[in-house]
Amino acid sequence: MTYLYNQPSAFAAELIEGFVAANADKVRQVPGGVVRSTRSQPGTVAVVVGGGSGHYPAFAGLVGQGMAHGAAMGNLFASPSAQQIVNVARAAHNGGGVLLTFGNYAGDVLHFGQACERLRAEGIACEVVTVTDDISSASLEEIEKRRGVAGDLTVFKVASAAAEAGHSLAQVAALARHANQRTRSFGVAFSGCTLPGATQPLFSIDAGRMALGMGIHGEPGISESDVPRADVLAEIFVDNLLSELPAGVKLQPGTRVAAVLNGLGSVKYEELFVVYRRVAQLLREQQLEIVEPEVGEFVTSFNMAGASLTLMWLDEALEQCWRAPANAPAFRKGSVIVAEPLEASECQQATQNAIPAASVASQQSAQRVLAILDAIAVVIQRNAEQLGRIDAVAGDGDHGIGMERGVLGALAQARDVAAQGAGAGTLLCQAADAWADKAGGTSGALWGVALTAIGTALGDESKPDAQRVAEGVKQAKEGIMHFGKAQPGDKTMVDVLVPFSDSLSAAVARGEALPDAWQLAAETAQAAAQATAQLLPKMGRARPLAEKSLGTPDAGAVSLALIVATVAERLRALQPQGASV
Ligand SMILES: Nc1ncnc2c1ncn2[C@@H]1O[C@H](COP(=O)(O)OP(=O)(O)O)[C@@H](O)[C@H]1O
Ligand SMILES: O=C(COP(=O)(O)O)[C@@H](O)CO
Repeated sequence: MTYLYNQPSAFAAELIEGFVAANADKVRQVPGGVVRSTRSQPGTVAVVVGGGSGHYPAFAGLVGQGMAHGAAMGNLFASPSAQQIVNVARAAHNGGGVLLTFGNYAGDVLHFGQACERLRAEGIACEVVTVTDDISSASLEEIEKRRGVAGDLTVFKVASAAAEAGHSLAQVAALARHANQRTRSFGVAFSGCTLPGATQPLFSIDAGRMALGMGIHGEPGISESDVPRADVLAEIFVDNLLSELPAGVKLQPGTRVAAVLNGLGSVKYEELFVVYRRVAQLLREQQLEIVEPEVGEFVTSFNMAGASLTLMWLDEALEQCWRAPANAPAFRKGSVIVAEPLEASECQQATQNAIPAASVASQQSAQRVLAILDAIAVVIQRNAEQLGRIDAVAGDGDHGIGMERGVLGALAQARDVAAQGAGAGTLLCQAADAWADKAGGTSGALWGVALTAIGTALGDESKPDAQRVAEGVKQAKEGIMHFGKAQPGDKTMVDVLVPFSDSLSAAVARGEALPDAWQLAAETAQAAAQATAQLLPKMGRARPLAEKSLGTPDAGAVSLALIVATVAERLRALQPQGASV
């Protein structure tokens, strides 16, 4: 249960305001998140972390001297957008390049990856390091698929200390990867979390039972048991982590290890200390040297009850970074020489994109595209709850609100640029950026890619004909498959997009007018979306809950089918006899 909130939709934005007001000596707000409010050494690497909100102190609480330089902050449990990340990275950049580091989640991977490309295109050197410490989320053979949980803390700390010490971007990235390779976590949960305004927990665990290996958004673990005594839980943690030592680490007297016992949201510090008492005994029984352990909350799962243990196996370089002083709102150690505050004026602002000139025909098309977007917004709002319910069966239940945020952002931007005389291509490209920016998450990134592809194909010159529209949809399909890496059969929106695009191209090639060709393709899409109910998910948040999702269609497939059906209706209404947009 969340007791204190105003509008649930404003929760993520309002918490940033309050967090910054309470920590102004260390952080300041920029579009997309926060950066340090103190001056960093010119020429040093900026470490930019980030992810969804709801995991405090990850990510904003870990920004400050000796820790990260900035944090991109998404909505609750949804990755920030590439635009947010770029804004934060620009503001944090000290001239030495940017390291982007975050937990391994599909939406984060897509948005941070795009942000990295954009920063490089602007001439800012950039590297990406994903954190994959959760040993229960995938086997050793698939170690790259593991989730990032409280290992975020150790990896961010090492990267940040290396940046503070003046290492080059390549060295900082190499140390961060090394820290990740030597960090392992194992967690348990006793109850689900309930997001602001929700009446039900996002997921639940039977009273008196414990989920072993559960993720920080309710992703399933590897097994369940009765809730044990504190000492037994400590033994479960230590046994699991000692059974999977990273390459190059030996369990021998004197081996040095950093230990982090992490509360996942609503377990008391006193309970954590009782558990840590036994964790420390067990590690010492193995004659391991525990270096500067941490007990507290570092990466939470909103108000989920649970805890995790993280071990980072140290060598000299990692130990030096782990022990270095830090002064962030939620993580302090040693004493830093307090840096000078930045002037308010020293903050880079996001720049507005100019509207390129467009032909009259393309401006008229832009008005029709705007009307179509308007209709899509109505349909998505009407179906948001149902899309959320479908997503909650095996995902995190936020598909409806994510799509709603995205389409409303896209519509507002489209209205704005249409009023400034944008052509259809520019209108769609700017709507695409706004969609990705406001929605965040996996589908936000992918809809951004799709609309950009269509907008680029339409351009701002001629009135788009059926061939051009079909080509744009084909490019959207290829773009989504390139970025998301899903194939038909993986139970994603790709299972609708591929038959939809193929059917549209075939009908256009046969000479059908656009409204008719689109209508045929939309019917194919509807059938394909329903058929995803029989598939097992292989991508995204739904993957670990594969069996549970049998019988339910994929949420992203259903929303795509709804959208193309709406476009079909609008095309018929807008142009009873026409053949173009
Ligand atoms: N790799 C991928 N490629 C294409 N579509 C994907 C991929 N991963 C997930 N999806 C789609 O995204 C939908 C989930 O979107 P959403 O709930 O907004 O994202 P998140 O899982 O980040 O919260 C899924 O139902 C699926 O259709
Ligand atoms: O949920 C998060 C990002 O995951 P998505 O892939 O966008 O669902 C976030 O809370 C962790 O950064």
